[in-house]
Order: sequence, then structure tokens, then C-alpha cells
Amino acid sequence: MATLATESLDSSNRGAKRLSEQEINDLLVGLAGWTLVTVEGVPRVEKVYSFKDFQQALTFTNQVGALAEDVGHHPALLTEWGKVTVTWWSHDLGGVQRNDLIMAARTERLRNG
Ligand SMILES: C[C@H](O)[C@H](O)[C@H]1CNC2=NC(N)=NC(=O)C2=N1
Repeated sequence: MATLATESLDSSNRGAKRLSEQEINDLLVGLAGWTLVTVEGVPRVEKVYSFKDFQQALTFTNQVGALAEDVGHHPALLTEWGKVTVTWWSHDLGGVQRNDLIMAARTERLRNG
């Protein structure tokens, strides 16, 4: 979903709207491989990326980390040999807001240009 990736993030974190599961799933339609997961009652959007070895996984991890630092919004990142699990949600909000889908779309762009 190229347009989602190019949207500006809503900086009014406090006033952000927590999306419903339906709204999240509707936005995930354009994000191949991303799923809605709920951990400790908190919805998140998640994708597992595959790589040929640990070094490639680590490089991608750092690229996602740079995206996060650029905007001050951060994912959970699990880096393993050949795999990186990226999970976006809004900790302060206790759920998923549109910013998290924007960041998922920007994460996709790292792999798909
Ligand atoms: C103080 C700091 O800006 C806040 O804790 C930011 C940092 N990055 C964040 N990232 C995410 N995903 N959710 C947050 O609520 C959040 N808050």
C-alpha cells in the first residue's frame, strides 16, 4: 500500500484513535504477510521476514530501527538467524493506531523498494 507508507504520522499521540480489529484488518489487506496479533490483550500488527543468514537479518533490523528513530515510534524487533519478526503497536495507547500501519507500510518498503 504505497500511499499508506507516504502518509505523515499523526503526532498527537494522546488524541490518537485506537483502531478496531475490523479497521486494522481492512488496512492489512494491502500489506502482504502482515497479521493482527493480540498479546496480553493488546492488538498489534506483525510480520516475519526471512533472510539467508543472521547478518542479513541484522542489517534489516537496523534499517527498521532507523525508520523508528526517524519518527520516534518504535516496533518490537526479534532478530534470529534468517528471520526478523517486526511488531508495531502504540504502547502509550495500548493498541494499534494508523501510525502503526504507516510504519508497517514503511517497513515493507525497505524490502520492496
Ligand atoms: C518517550 C517516548 O517518546 C515515548 O515512549 C514513545 C517512544 N516510542 C514509542 N513507540 C511506540 N510504538 N509506542 C509508543 O507509545 C512510543 N512512545
